[in-house]
This record gives sequence, structure tokens and C-alpha cells, in this order.
Amino acid sequence: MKIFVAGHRGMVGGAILRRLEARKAAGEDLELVTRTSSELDLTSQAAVRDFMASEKPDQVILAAARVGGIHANNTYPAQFIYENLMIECNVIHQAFAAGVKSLLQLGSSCIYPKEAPQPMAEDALLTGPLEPTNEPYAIAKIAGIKLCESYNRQYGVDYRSVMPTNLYGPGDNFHPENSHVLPALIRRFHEAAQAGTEEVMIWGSGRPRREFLHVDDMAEASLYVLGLDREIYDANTEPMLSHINVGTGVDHSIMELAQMVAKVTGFEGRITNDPSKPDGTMRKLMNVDRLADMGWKAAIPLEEGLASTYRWYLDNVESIRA
Ligand SMILES: NC(=O)C1=CN([C@@H]2O[C@H](COP(=O)(O)OP(=O)(O)OC[C@H]3O[C@@H](n4cnc5c(N)ncnc54)[C@H](OP(=O)(O)O)[C@@H]3O)[C@@H](O)[C@H]2O)C=CC1
Ligand SMILES: C[C@H]1O[C@H](OP(=O)(O)OP(=O)(O)OC[C@H]2O[C@@H](n3cnc4c(=O)[nH]c(N)nc43)[C@H](O)[C@@H]2O)[C@@H](O)[C@@H](O)C1=O
Repeated sequence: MKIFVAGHRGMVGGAILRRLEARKAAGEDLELVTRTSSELDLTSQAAVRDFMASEKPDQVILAAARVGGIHANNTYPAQFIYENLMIECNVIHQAFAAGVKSLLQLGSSCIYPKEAPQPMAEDALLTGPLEPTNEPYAIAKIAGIKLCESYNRQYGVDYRSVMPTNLYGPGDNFHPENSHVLPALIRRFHEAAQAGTEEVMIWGSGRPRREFLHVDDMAEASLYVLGLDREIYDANTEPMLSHINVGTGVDHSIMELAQMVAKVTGFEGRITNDPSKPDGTMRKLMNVDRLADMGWKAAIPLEEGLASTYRWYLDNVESIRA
């Protein structure tokens, strides 16, 4: 089985690759193909066509994307919609053209309407307006679902989509502005604890609620969904609804998260709010019943994942990106 993991240097692609490498080391007959973005720019149609035509993988895992937190999405909307649409169109179409029968792509919980009923089930897709801070990214991710659905319908291939909640873990992006909240707070609280600062500011009101899934759970869920028998998959995905939520089913307010990060990093000062920064969606808790019915549940509790991610951050603080 020859598998192309697109985005293997990223947080999710890296975790998926580690799992596949472990399976290969345990004796599974796997050939793993990877390319960095400088070796293969997935926004280039010609480059992706030539790559797929020459490599002809059996399976493709699409974990490459333009990714970032609320500020990055709000500041670079053109890059978020353009690059993600191009990557999805090129990888999905050229995989099909090269005869790839099985593909898994990653979307995001931001595909659901801003006011979707909580917890958000898969059938909430396209039932209302999106959250403005990440609408361009969400539109691209919805297009990815529809691409897979359409190729499945017209050509009978097996292209599946998973919709992760907010992810965190080793290999995350700790950039002070462009990252997601959890790595941003690890860095900010760590630096404040080291410097003996009395106050740490968190963006927005602290009231929005988010669901956090460890990337190792996400990698396991991705390979689980990809490996499911067609009958089990079909039995759990209605016709025309080819995506599956991946989360924990539990959420926390941003202030609760900040208090947890303060504890882990040893910060003992005050936590204050910066109301000039956007809250974004107030709540986006996933309904994860469908994946539970298929037999998969998240295993890493947030407290444990936070502590191990902080240890990873300490071990890698000199070399992490940003
Ligand atoms: N992080 C999160 O909280 C969430 C992530 N997701 C989704 O999960 C997937 C993976 O995200 P994550 O691992 O966090 O993202 P990262 O930013 O950690 O990694 C993304 C990877 O995509 C690759 N990439 C980006 N642009 C290109 C390009 N033009 N050509 C080739 N490769 C490219 C990069 O490769 P290189 O390093 O070689 O430049 C990078 O390693 C994405 O689809 C994302 O939307 C969904 C929900 C939440
Ligand atoms: C995964 C998901 O990620 C993005 O959506 P988001 O969930 O809103 O992302 P976020 O992690 O950046 O913020 C979560 C909450 O936390 C608050 N917050 C506090 N302090 C910091 C802070 O220091 N940094 C950040 N980034 N947020 C902070 C912040 O104001 C917000 O209320 C999407 O654009 C889209 O890309 C997507 O799919």
C-alpha cells in the first residue's frame, strides 16, 4: 500500500505519519510518500498533476492546508480561501486522474453555521450563515467536502472527509498572533511565568467555549475512518453527507482553558481580558455520536494532553517554528 501523506511536516500530518511509520515498523507493508511544500507546491496544478502521475499512490491523506487561529483567518482571508481551494482542487482532482481510489481529507468544525444548535451534528452543514472571522476558510473547507462527495457520486471513488474540532499537541504552531488559542496561551503564560510578570492578557471576553482534541487522537481517528469497511462507513453516513465530526464531545470556556494553562506553566498572577480582540463563534461543540457509533472515541483527557504538550514545548522551545 503506497500512501501519500500531504502536509507531513504539520501538526496533524506529522502525527499521522508517526502512526503510519510505527505500523510499518511493526511489519505492515506500507510505502509512505511525503513532500515538503518547497518540494511540491500543492497550489500548483501542473506540479500536482506530474507528481500524482509519476507516484501513483494507492491512498492519499490530505492534511496540508493554510491553517491559523482567529487572527490569522481574519487578517489573511484571501490566502486562506485561495490556497485551501487550490490545494483541495489539485489534490482531489489529480488523485482521481491518477487512479487513486481512496482518499481522506481534513476539514474543520468552522464549516458549521455560527448559530448552529449545540452540539453540532453533521447535518447542520449549510443550514445558516457562517462565522465572519473565518468564513473564507470555512467556504474552502465546505468545498473540500463537496468535491469528495461529487467525485464519489460521479466516479464511484471512495473519498472521505473528517471534520476536526480545535486541535493541539506536539508540532503545533506557537506563533504569538497567528496560532490557535491553546498554543498561544502556553507560550504567553510560560514566558510570563519565567519573567515573573504579574498579569497575562487573553483575547476577547474569555466566554467563548471551545472543544480541544489532542492531535494523537486526531491521527488515530483519521486512520480509523480511512480504514473502515465500506459497509460500516455507508451505514453511518447518509447519502450526500460524506463527512464525519471528530472531537471529544466536551468543551471549556477560554477563561477555564487559560486557568488550566496558568496552572500547568506555573503562572500565579492575574488573568485579564483584551476586549478589542474578537471572540469569534461563542460555542462550537461537536456532536460526535456518528463516530462513536462507528466505534471510535477520543482517549486523551485535556489535562493530560495539556501537560504533555507543555513538556513538548519545553523540550523544543529553541527549535519550534515561530
Ligand atoms: N490545528 C487545528 O486546530 C485544526 C486543523 N484542522 C485541519 O487539519 C489539517 C492540518 O492542520 P495542521 O496540521 O494544524 O496545520 P499545520 O499548519 O501544522 O500544517 C500544515 C501543513 O500544510 C503544508 N502546506 C501548506 N501549504 C502548502 C502548499 N501550498 N503545498 C504543500 N504543502 C502545504 C505545510 O507544509 P510544509 O511544512 O512543508 O510547508 C504544513 O506542514 C488542515 O486541513 C487543517 O485545516 C482542522 C481543525 C483544527
Ligand atoms: C480551529 C479553528 O480555529 C479558528 O477559530 P477559533 O476557534 O475561533 O480559533 P482560536 O483558537 O484562534 O480562538 C479561540 C478563542 O480563543 C480566544 N483567544 C484568547 N486568547 C487568544 C490568543 O492568544 N490567541 C488566539 N488565537 N485566540 C485567543 C479567541 O479570541 C477565540 O475566542 C478558525 O479561524 C478556524 O481556523 C478553525 O477552524
